Amino acid sequence: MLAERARLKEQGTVVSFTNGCFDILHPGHVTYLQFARQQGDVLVLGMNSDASVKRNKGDDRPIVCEEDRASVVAALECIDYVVLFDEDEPRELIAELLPDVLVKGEDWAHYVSGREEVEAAGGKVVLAKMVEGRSTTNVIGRILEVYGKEANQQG
Ligand SMILES: Nc1ncnc2c1ncn2[C@@H]1O[C@H](COP(=O)(O)OP(=O)(O)OP(=O)(O)O)[C@@H](O)[C@H]1O
Ligand SMILES: O=P(O)(O)O[C@@H]1O[C@H]([C@H](O)CO)[C@@H](O)[C@H](O)[C@@H]1O
Repeated sequence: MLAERARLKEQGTVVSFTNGCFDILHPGHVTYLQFARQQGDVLVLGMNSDASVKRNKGDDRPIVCEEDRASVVAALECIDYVVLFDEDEPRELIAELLPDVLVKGEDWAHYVSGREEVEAAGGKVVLAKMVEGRSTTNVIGRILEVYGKEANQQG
């Protein structure tokens, strides 16, 4: 990816970057990723590894393994590259890639990992609006509501 980054820079391609777990994909993710792609010419997605998701979201997560999460998001037209990272946060990856634009959802307005590195290199941070009521937690909750009830009834 670093060699590709250098090639893109050589070409003057504006590289947008965002990151996340993207466990069970939902419309909020899609809107967000489309927005992130619109901030540049290509979009690099930094995706938390399974071990990183566990440390960030708890031992029961992720529901979907990293290979499957990566292949699902990679199929989105707005995604040009997917890079897995194993650390708790993407700061090291961002410091190496130095995207021109770092996009994060407004839910992270309080702390954008990699902000200092990107801004020091002349890039910018852009916050994406949240799509109301959409989250992986909500999807999991709905599944439990429907199938959890059936499981209890079967005893
Ligand atoms: N409803 C939403 N609208 C816009 N962006 C979103 C929405 N939900 C998540 N995102 C963004 O997608 C990225 C990945 O978030 P994540 O995979 O944690 O989704 P999530 O739905 O919040 O998951 P969970 O419910 O498990 O915390 C983050 O940058 C986050 O800002
Ligand atoms: O999918 P999430 O939990 O919204 O993504 C997290 O974003 C964190 C954010 O970049 C901190 O500024 C990051 O540290 C964490 O590793 C997840 O990617």
